[in-house]
Formats: sequence, C-alpha cells, structure tokens
Amino acid sequence: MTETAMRNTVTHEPGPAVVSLEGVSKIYGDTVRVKAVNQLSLRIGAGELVAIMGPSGSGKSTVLNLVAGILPVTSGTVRVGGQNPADLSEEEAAVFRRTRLGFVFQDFNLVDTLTIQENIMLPLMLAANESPARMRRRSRAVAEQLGIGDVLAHRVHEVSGGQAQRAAIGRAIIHGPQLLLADEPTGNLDSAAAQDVMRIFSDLNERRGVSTIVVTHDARTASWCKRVVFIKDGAVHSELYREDDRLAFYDEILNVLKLIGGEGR
Ligand SMILES: Nc1ncnc2c1ncn2[C@@H]1O[C@H](COP(=O)(O)OP(=O)(O)OP(=O)(O)O)[C@@H](O)[C@H]1O
Repeated sequence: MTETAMRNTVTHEPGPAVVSLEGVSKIYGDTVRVKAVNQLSLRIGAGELVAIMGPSGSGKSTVLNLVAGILPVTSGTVRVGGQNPADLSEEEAAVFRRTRLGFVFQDFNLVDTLTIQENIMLPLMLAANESPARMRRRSRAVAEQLGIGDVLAHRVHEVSGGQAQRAAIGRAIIHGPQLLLADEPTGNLDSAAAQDVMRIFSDLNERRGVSTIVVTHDARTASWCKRVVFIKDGAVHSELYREDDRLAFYDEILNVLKLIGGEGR
C-alpha cells in the first residue's frame, strides 16, 4: 500500500476541534535528550473516536500526556476544548483535568479499598457538589448502562478484569467529560473482554457523542475506532478512516502496521 493510499482522501468533516496540536515537540531530559514528539500536528474533531497506533517508543503515550496537560510541551501549541493547558496554573490544570477529561488506563487504576460503586462515584465525591443519594443514583445508572450493576458492592479484587475496566470507564464518564483519553485500555484484557470494552467506547461515542482518543498496540481494538492515526518517530506517519466494514478496516490497519512496525497482535 502506498502512503497516498493510506491517507484516505474521502471527505470527513469532524465537528469543531476538541483537540488540536500544532507543531508540537517534546524533548525529555537535559543531559541525555530524547525527542519523543517531533513537530506533530493533529486535529481531532468533537465527537470523533480515534485510535493512535505506532511502534513501541514512537511517542503515543507522550502525545496522550501532552493532550491531558500532564506533561508540558517543549515547543508548539496544544489546545483542548479551545483551552491551552500551558495557560493554566497547576491548580487550574488539575481542576480542568478532573472536570473536563476522563481517563482510562491499561491497569484500571481503581482504588482497591473502595467498592466498585465508590470507585465510579469518585469524581463526584471530589467535586463535592452533589448529595450522597444523588451520587449513588447516578453511579448506579452508569454501572447499569455498562453492564456492571450487579457488582456495585464488590471490591476491586472481587470482579473480573473486564468488569474492573468497565468500572474504570464508569468513573471516567460519570462527570460528563468533554474528552475521554484511554491508554491501552484493552492491554490487560482477554479478547472477549477487550471487545466488550471497545463496544462500550463505540456506544458512548455513537449514542452520546463522547470524543475519545484510544492509544493501542492492538489492531482489533483500533478497528472499533472511526479513524486511526499512525505515529512513527514522534510524528504523524499516516491515517486511515473506517468505512462501514470493521473487519476490512482491521486488515487495512494490519497492513499499515506491517509497513511501519508495531505489533498488531
Ligand atoms: N520520562 C521519560 N524520560 C525520558 N525518556 C522518555 C520518558 N518517557 C518516554 N521516554 C522516551 O520517549 C520516547 C517515546 O515514549 P512513549 O512512551 O511516548 O512511546 P510509546 O509509543 O507510548 O511507547 P510504548 O508503545 O512502548 O508504550 C521513547 O523513546 C521513550 O523511551
């Protein structure tokens, strides 16, 4: 496949940008310098479900952390919902992340000592502007939507990996974030649980228009997204847009991964 063919030219018109990166570079270290992201520009429209793929060390997680405002850029501009995280104080940035973004991680990052329901309620508890009864009602509704209404009273070690990740998704969406950021959300799951999790992201995106970025090594996971951005050496290498057929998209993704390296699993 040629690079021109990979950069699908069908007209896609995403909504207003929820994320835009312009000429963004990130260099780690002072003495030993690692250029993890190199003049990268990327626009993600509101309501998009996008995967970021690329070989190990290509800069995927760094890009996600730059979008989240967890890492400062070395140069260039990042905007999330029109806001440049660099313009915010540390405290404002923390509030921005807590109220406007939702995070999902490979290892779930649930609090072991809390129940599944308490984990899902956590962002509401931190915001401290809702009554306990309302927080419980909202967390139950989210859990039922995600198919884990029956394990709300369980501790984290009493649920499966797939249920734990669904709880983490519940925690990520309960406050109605503008943008969901997921770093290898299916990396610790078996194939069936991974498909369930991606079906949930896809449903949230289609029914509720939740803008989502998923970093993944896994072509099957990426095939649930509508667009895949391939990163190599810290810059955008190519992109694919999904038409209707998810399995055909999966094959197209594997072909690009063969070309640029990356597992595909
Ligand atoms: N805190 C850090 N300090 C120094 N170098 C770092 C740091 N974090 C990442 N790097 C380097 O930056 C480059 C990009 O790393 P990053 O984790 O963003 O890549 P990735 O594509 O997410 O990799 P993987 O798929 O293996 O998770 C790599 O060369 C990595 O070694």
